[in-house]
Amino acid sequence: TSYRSTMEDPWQKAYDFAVTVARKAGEVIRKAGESEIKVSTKSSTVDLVTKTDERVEKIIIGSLKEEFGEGTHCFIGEESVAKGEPCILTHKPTWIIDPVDGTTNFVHGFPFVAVSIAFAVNKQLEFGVIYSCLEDKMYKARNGKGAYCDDELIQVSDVKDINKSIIISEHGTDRSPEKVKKIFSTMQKILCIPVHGLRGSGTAATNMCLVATGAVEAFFEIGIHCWDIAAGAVIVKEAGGVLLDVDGGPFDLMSRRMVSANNEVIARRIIKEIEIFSAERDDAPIQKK
Ligand SMILES: Nc1ncnc2c1ncn2[C@@H]1O[C@H](CO)[C@@H](O)[C@H]1OP(=O)(O)O
Ligand SMILES: [Mg+2]
Repeated sequence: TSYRSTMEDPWQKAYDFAVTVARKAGEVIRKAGESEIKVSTKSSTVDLVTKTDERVEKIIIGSLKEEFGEGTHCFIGEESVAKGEPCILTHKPTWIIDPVDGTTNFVHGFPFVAVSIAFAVNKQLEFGVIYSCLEDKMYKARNGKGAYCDDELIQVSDVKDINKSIIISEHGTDRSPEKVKKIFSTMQKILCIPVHGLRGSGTAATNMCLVATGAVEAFFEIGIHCWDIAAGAVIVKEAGGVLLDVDGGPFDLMSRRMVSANNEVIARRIIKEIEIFSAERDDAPIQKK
């Protein structure tokens, strides 16, 4: 089935609502950061989760269900998937949510924490909203309608020379020596191209906003999940950027691999250096998840 609305602009209301919900969620996170944070771990001792992650996801999904009904819309949320909910993108209208992107930052008081909310219909991303809640910056983009930060149009950098670029990547939560070795080997090769610098904010969502505003030229990572990058994908694309797979093929939201960049020249130059390692797809049949 194909989901279409007869209304002139079917998803405008959903988009506006997502912005309101993201702001509300960010306020909850900001307040929670002021008191003691109790930390638990998920897949490993460095994969952190807090009561705030779970609480904020419940607030977001609860608000969306109340507004749009439970039956017609689907929800993929980081903490719901961690509890065993499916992570499969169908043609139905689907919300893809990371309540607290940058949980490690949140726990440590490192000042980049984002709420990421994306919406897909017929497996196509329709809009994305990222609220960088400690900086109080609202990033948003709708398919075909441009990308904004606090209602100002944003655009990727026009740098085509890799030697004049700043590149972002992260280290992930997997500490197996062979993966860490590949991550650092890739970073070393990129640093020595040479580029102006390597950076990382600790949140994939914020990293993508940094590509979208032109503060950096590219962000790539293997191991991220669909909820880390779904909203950012729309924002980067609408800011004039490109999304590719780490092997140079088309971007696949569920593949846990992504290169986002200001243009294809920069993206393909980075791709030449990336040492790929395996990451199980987000939509792989459920076993341990
Ligand atoms: N296994 C993994 N490998 C790489 N990045 C991951 C990851 N799990 C989560 N991330 C996300 O990547 C960024 C840091 O590497 C964060 O946005 C983090 O999201 P999180 O804070 O919501 O867990
Ligand atoms: Mg995340």
